[in-house]
Amino acid sequence: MAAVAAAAGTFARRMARSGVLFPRSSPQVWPQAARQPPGLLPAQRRAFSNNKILVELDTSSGVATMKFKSPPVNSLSLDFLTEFCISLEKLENDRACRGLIITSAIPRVFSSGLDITEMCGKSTEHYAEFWRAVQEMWIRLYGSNLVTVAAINGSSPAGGCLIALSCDYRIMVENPKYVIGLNEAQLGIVAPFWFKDTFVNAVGHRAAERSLQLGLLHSVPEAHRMGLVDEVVPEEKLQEKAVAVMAQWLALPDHARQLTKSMMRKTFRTLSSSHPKTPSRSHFQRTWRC
Ligand SMILES: CCCCCCCCCCC/C=C/C(=O)SCCNC(=O)CCNC(=O)[C@H](O)C(C)(C)COP(=O)(O)OP(=O)(O)OC[C@H]1O[C@@H](n2cnc3c(N)ncnc32)[C@H](O)[C@@H]1OP(=O)(O)O
Repeated sequence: MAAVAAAAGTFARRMARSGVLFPRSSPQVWPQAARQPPGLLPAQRRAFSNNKILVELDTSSGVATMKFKSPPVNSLSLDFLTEFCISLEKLENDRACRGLIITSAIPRVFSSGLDITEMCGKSTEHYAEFWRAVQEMWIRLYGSNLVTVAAINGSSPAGGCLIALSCDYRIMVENPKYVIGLNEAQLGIVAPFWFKDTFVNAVGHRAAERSLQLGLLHSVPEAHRMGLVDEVVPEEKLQEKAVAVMAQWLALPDHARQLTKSMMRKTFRTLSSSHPKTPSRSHFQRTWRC
């Protein structure tokens, strides 16, 4: 328990060093239109970057694009998760930002999911901090007030699929090599209940039951048929489609859309108000045999 508390403190300190407020307990309501401070020349584009993620915000449309750029496969390491939360928080605190498109700058992979090397041969404190960061990523993205669109331009297993599922809309590139799903059972592990719930919310109980028990990674057409992704496009149309979908969602008044989203996703507060028990060191060791 002390280790969990220490890890929570460490993660909070990482976030605090970035200048980001942490944690935010209740959803914020943003103005309906992107606004510029009076008297300033409008800067059309703002960008910030770290070694894992690149973010570009178009202040005229209010749409930011977040690109994962962590070779080789955008695995979700502690550093990646921390940078993700910092970047998302920065955008949420930026009054010019109303929507976020998440995509990958790495060819053929959206995200390979949790970084397996973070779950082997580390201290109890590290596991606790890592697990806390995984939960925080999901809480922040699933509960975000921004319109979130996943532009999935590569394979997206396990934690990568969770990121896509946490968005409001998923568009995937049609490519016979790409797969998406929660394959934890294939790895001999169990997707946590909040992974499972997010999956069920997208595809329904029966499809989720089969897919999760078999740890299936679905082809793009199959993922589309079952509702795991909302739309499928050729690679060269992905950006255009994501922008068009975003425009459709941003045409609504922010407050009505945000409150509706918050109502639909209210169960996430159960996790955000009481982080579930962090898996123990022995649990990780048994699971990954390390
Ligand atoms: C109550 C709670 C109980 C808790 C129990 C503990 C466990 C909790 C965790 C539960 C939830 C888990 C969620 C996860 O996300 S687990 C991770 C699952 N991910 C995968 O299974 C993906 C595996 N990777 C792939 O399928 C392919 O790599 C991919 C399709 C993504 C890309 O294929 P490609 O052919 O392009 O690349 P390679 O396979 O050659 O890989 C390149 C290098 O990248 C390394 N790699 C791949 N995936 C990962 C990863 N997830 N973490 C770290 N590293 C990864 C791979 O080893 C290659 O490295 P080398 O070049 O050094 O060999």
